Amino acid sequence: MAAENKLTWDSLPYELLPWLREALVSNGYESMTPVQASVIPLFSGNKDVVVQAVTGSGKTLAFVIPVLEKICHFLREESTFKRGHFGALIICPTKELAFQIEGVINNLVEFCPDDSYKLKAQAVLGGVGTVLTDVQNFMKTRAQVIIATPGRVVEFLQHSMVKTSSCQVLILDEADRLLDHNFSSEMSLIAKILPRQKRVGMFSATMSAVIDDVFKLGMSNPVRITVKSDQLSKKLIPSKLRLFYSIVPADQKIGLLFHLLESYQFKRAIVYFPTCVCVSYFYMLLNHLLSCLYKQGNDCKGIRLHSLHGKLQLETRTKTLSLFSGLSDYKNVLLSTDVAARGLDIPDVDLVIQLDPPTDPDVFVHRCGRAGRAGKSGTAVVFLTPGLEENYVDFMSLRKVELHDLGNVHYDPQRFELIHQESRTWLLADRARHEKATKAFVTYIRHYSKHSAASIFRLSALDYWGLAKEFSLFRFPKMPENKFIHDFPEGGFIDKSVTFENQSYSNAQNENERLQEFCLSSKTVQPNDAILDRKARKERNSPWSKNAKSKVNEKQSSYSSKENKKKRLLLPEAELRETQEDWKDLVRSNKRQKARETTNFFNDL
Ligand SMILES: Nc1ncnc2c1ncn2[C@@H]1O[C@H](COP(=O)(O)OP(=O)(O)OP(=O)(O)O)[C@@H](O)[C@H]1O
Repeated sequence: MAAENKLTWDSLPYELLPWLREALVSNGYESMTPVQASVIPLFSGNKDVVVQAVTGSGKTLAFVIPVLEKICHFLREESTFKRGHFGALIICPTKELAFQIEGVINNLVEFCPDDSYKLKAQAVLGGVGTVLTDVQNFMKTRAQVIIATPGRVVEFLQHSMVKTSSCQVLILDEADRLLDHNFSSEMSLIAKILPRQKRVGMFSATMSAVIDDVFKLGMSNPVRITVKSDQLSKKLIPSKLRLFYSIVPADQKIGLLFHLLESYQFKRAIVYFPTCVCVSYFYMLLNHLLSCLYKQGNDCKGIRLHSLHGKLQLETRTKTLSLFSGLSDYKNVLLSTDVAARGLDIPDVDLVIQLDPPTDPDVFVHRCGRAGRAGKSGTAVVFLTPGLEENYVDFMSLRKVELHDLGNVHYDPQRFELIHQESRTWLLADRARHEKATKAFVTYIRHYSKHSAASIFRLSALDYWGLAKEFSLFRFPKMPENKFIHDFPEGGFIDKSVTFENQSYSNAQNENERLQEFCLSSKTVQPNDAILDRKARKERNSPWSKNAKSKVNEKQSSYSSKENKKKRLLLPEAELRETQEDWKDLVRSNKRQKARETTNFFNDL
């Protein structure tokens, strides 16, 4: 943390518990950060607080210190919490963040003298064991501080063995996220379950709409504390974090990404993708490209990729994060969804690259804030495609986030073409890869439709051809958005030289199944011809506008030319089914999405 204007722990208006002071100094926190200096006296002095302070400014300790102090004061008077009772509840949106807060607390409570009281924290997280195991652990450990994600904690608090009446403090870390519509029902329930007499603290780097919600959580006359990086310019971004944008056509994004990763000197970088499938697809593709480029003598030897998203097992996620943040001579690059956008404090992340801006402009601030933390320098770059997306710069400027032009980046266009060629060869080697690319593309389009700044991010203005090249697609999937694609190719085939029937799986079992299915359907397709022919004639004679509305006619729209209809009739059943597969995926993913949105939004990140 910057050394200027040191605010020592002794400058607090009261004396910290001696063991806590020692713990702080031993952990390297020799003085307070501005947010800690502003919050600790008020929150410890029984005021509710709503705190907005830039990313990496030390908000975690600003609530952890008062929480530990309150628990200690209680224990001093009562000597223990009754069985099933706890003293503080800290809620945060992701498991990674919960583990991080638990780590900060554990590092401090180690210094608590054994002969007085044993302080303990317990994480209660969705997707980890069951609520019953959480309760059993809690009864055993008798943890006084619970750190939880919103879904699981409701079940935990409602369990008959868990008593909430001693809870004195409620903390919402990343409060604006916790109070948005995804968690509103859980948060209202929690407010009802917990006792009215408690202190509430809300913390985040962005606090757009939170203030209206404070009363729902039973805050009484809260103090609003805002700590900006520079009080004069009212900057929402840490002072040593440089923000850039680069106007780059979609088909050149991967090339530019490689160029930046090779040419920038960094220790750790995070590259954000919009969806889980995009992360997992580009992780495979980029790893392949890295090895190709390395063989061709390019400067990418020292780059090591990692992938993180909410559909990975928790164990894998934890392992990935520890590999990414551990000691290493490599330039470590984490490809991630927004599961790593908020709160994560990974040492020495000095570069953040966003291939696309996030759907929520507040998340932009959080993503960038993974670099340039605690007074260190950092760089964040966002790619914007030419056209409407260029307006994002002014849009963010109105929100007091200033982006600067990265300027001309000198790269070799031949190299970009080489990257495309390599991607195509890699994709053609396995049918499963193209299927994955297609899924990633579909989820990308779905995600794009969710941008809150709808006037800037319009599906109708997307460069679908460029995007298809970015994803190395040979064929556009069947989607309603195809109506926006100019010169939509017959059957969606972008590259007519690729024969889809000949594209095989590298996995022998999958390939055998495909071939068997193909043979079977080739034999049985004859009797269906008459039916298909009748259907096609009927569809041909009905107006297109009507056709476009129904799912049946969705199938037809990409075969609208006479020639293609013929082609469709000639396709075996398996191939016909495949043309509809993307649509089915889409419907399935929509259903899952709805279900997820009502349960736990963050599992999808
Ligand atoms: N008093 C202090 N002295 C030195 N370093 C500190 C101090 N307080 C916090 N830090 C360090 O600053 C970094 C950022 O802290 P923290 O994660 O709490 O930031 P934050 O404000 O919660 O960020 P975000 O908004 O991204 O969640 C951490 O590495 C932490 O160890």
